[in-house]
Amino acid sequence: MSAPEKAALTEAIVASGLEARFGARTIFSGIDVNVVPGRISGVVGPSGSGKTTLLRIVAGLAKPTAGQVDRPALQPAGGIGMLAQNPRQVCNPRWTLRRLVAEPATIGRRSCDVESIAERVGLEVSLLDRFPGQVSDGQLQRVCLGRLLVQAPRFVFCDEPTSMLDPVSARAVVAILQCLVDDGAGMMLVSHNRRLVERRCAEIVELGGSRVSGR
Ligand SMILES: Nc1ncnc2c1ncn2[C@@H]1O[C@H](COP(=O)(O)OP(=O)(O)OP(=O)(O)O)[C@@H](O)[C@H]1O
Repeated sequence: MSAPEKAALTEAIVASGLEARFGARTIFSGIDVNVVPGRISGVVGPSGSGKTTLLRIVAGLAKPTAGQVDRPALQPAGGIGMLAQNPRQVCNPRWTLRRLVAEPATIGRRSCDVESIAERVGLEVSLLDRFPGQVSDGQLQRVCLGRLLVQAPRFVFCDEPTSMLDPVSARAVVAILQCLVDDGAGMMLVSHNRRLVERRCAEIVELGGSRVSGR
């Protein structure tokens, strides 16, 4: 490994020898993955192979039954951001879109220009005073992206972020995620869309099979 590669890993989440077992069932074992600033690590595999479980372990939301995850020191508020498959499961239905987008700034007691964030993610400003039940899945996923831009996390964990969206919305979501990465975030992306993963990811973990590649 070259010196710059070693330096990049000191800022990365480095997971090695991960195993997940539920009861007597081993879902995966011996998985190594790095989430490196400015790069996307992809996770692919058939349904039930453990992609979400791996994402949750690397994000620190679940513990592996073996192996370890080393993370750089992170600020609690800006450290880790998540983008879920179904935005309705993570957006408070009683909050306006404006409040949802601004929440990370509210928590951090800072101001944010919600309207310019909305424009950046392609969300019509006229929708900002609506509630989640009054907009489409694609519009609500853009709200979640807006929240991520406000939060500006160092690491972003995305679980099938485009699978509920039409192709136009999906392309828009991917473009904004790529902007976060270009701005220096490290990203882990779970997707059934192998083409997307092969095109965007520097490293790919294939579950239900073998480790694939690093570039
Ligand atoms: N808390 C749990 N207790 C028991 N089994 C679990 C638990 N969480 C996940 N599993 C099982 O582990 C396996 C992997 O689940 P996971 O959701 O990680 O797969 P996945 O690859 O993300 O699937 P999909 O592509 O369908 O979303 C599944 O068989 C699931 O039923």
